[in-house]
Amino acid sequence: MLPDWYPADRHPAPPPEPLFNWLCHEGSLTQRLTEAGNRDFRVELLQQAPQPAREDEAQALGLAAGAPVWTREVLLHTAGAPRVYARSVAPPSALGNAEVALDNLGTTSLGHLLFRNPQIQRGPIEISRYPAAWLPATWRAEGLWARRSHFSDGALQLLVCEVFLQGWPAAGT
Ligand SMILES: C=C(O[C@@H]1C=C(C(=O)O)C=C[C@H]1O)C(=O)O
Repeated sequence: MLPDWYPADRHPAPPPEPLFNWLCHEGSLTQRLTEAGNRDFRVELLQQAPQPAREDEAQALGLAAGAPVWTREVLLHTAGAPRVYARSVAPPSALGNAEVALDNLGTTSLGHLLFRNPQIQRGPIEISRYPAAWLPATWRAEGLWARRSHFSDGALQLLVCEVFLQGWPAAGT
């Protein structure tokens, strides 16, 4: 099942607040998660390795389905638990000058790299429900909401997808 990725402001039935506000947040999610937590934000690296692009990723990046892409999957923890699963992909030929920095990120947030470089621009945010089967087994749930956007500085072409795990955002965040 391929989710229909919708422009955030035109989803047929937008999710409730505060989730919709988080999905459309144009700043750094790392920064917002840090502020919403108990000074306990951290990145848990699940894997970072070349993988075949999923069909929706290949379509968004203009690649053939299954083309190899640089892939990074993390859990973003704050307020005592994992709150966001994120999967970022890029064509190996489109890592640009960020290649070394990306390969050496480890548990440093990708956001620090993307938001400190004014050359890197973010495209429109799209939102969708996220297929449970695409999530790591521990975090699988039906109907979770996700957002994705494209970061580019011309050479870099990076698709970042963030899935809000059950129970987040908490009310009042
Ligand atoms: C793009 C950002 O970076 C976050 C950090 C990520 C990582 O370290 O892999 C992935 C997705 C983002 O939620 C951000 O902070 O907004």
